[in-house]
Amino acid sequence: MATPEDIINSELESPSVFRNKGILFPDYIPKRLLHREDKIRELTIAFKDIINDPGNSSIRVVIWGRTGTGKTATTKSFGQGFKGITNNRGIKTEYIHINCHRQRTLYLLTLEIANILKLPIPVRGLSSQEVFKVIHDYLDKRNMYIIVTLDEFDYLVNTSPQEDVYFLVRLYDEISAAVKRISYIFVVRDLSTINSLDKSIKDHILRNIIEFKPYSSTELYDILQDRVREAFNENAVLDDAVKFVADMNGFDKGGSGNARLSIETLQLAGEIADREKSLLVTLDHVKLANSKLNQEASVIFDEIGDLELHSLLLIKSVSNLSKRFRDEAFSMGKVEEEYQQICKDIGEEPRRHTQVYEYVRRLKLMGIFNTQQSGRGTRGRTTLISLSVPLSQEFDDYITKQIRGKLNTKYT
Ligand SMILES: Nc1ncnc2c1ncn2[C@@H]1O[C@H](COP(=O)(O)OP(=O)(O)OP(=O)(O)O)[C@@H](O)[C@H]1O
Repeated sequence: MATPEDIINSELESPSVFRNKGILFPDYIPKRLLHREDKIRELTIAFKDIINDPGNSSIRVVIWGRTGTGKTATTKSFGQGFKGITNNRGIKTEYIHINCHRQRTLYLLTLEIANILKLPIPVRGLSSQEVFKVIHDYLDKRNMYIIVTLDEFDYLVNTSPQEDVYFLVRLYDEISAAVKRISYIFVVRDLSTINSLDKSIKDHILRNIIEFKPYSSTELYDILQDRVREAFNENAVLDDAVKFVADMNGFDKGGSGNARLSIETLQLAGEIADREKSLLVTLDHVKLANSKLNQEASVIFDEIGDLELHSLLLIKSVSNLSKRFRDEAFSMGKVEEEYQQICKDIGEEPRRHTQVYEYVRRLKLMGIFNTQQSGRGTRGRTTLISLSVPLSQEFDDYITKQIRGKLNTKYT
């Protein structure tokens, strides 16, 4: 009988389809960004004045597009490339990429900028505005420029006080500076986030807008093949397997156009092949990987098709809140508030509280909502509601489509 050590050794020695799996991980930035060359060009044109006329203006660009369309990868690649080239031309530039979901407040993101610049900031006592001033003085002293990307800017807009967003965006109205050293790239999933801002803020950012469209199947095919060459052994992935993933996800073929999901499917297919001790990743492996990734969602999708309008509106409410706040669970009160707002927007009479509670209970029984009691806080216990499937653009689109369908049949 084999000992655990024997089993471990034999598994460790068994061959793998992967040459370098890390190349498939979500934070890996590939050397080339196929089908985003024009976006890098557009960004260069927008930021050209940092080289041609440094300090004269603070440049602002908004990038928007669905999840997995390469916004993060492209801004990071552009930023690093632009920094290298400007520095070679004798203009000191730093690129700073901030994820607003990770650095959740103006204060935290300001500290992060200081941190990346290796600028010591006293732990206590300074406001965000003061830290910004310290940063600016430091840049002045070194005759330096920074491009700050605020990734997932939607999150900051939806969770921070308007005056914080206002301060960031209208920086040069708030701090006086002869030379403008800070420029921004705002990355959002949804342009309506920016449109929801106060006009005075909006006008400051909406001049340069770059849209990242979801990828088509041929674009995804090229992107995937490029990764396959580096991540897998030569000829380990069959061409029709790659084609299948590209077709499933291509926007033109009804998919979400999401490169991350496509790469994840290939990675899982490779892991399945390894488990089966297969030296090839075949069509069956990608099909299995694809259905595993979609399984949970598809069961729920089926059930949702049968729901009546107000249950759908409640799902939409939780989905909206999850998108806006990136949190998972929301109090009954908050969900009801969002639900009432949606009802108002579409001219529907909202159901009463007891009825809403009943819908929530049923959605929970169907496995669409999870509910739990909050801990005992100052305001007492409340029911927290979350979606039981990971929130995706497809899910949200599907709910919206179902709601539209119900409204159409109701009024025709
Ligand atoms: N054109 C491309 N070429 C190669 N890889 C790409 C390309 N576009 C996206 N990817 C890869 O797909 C994954 C998702 O891309 P990225 O994180 O940049 O998307 P995103 O638009 O920022 O998504 P989110 O809105 O969810 O943050 C990453 O692994 C990235 O390297």
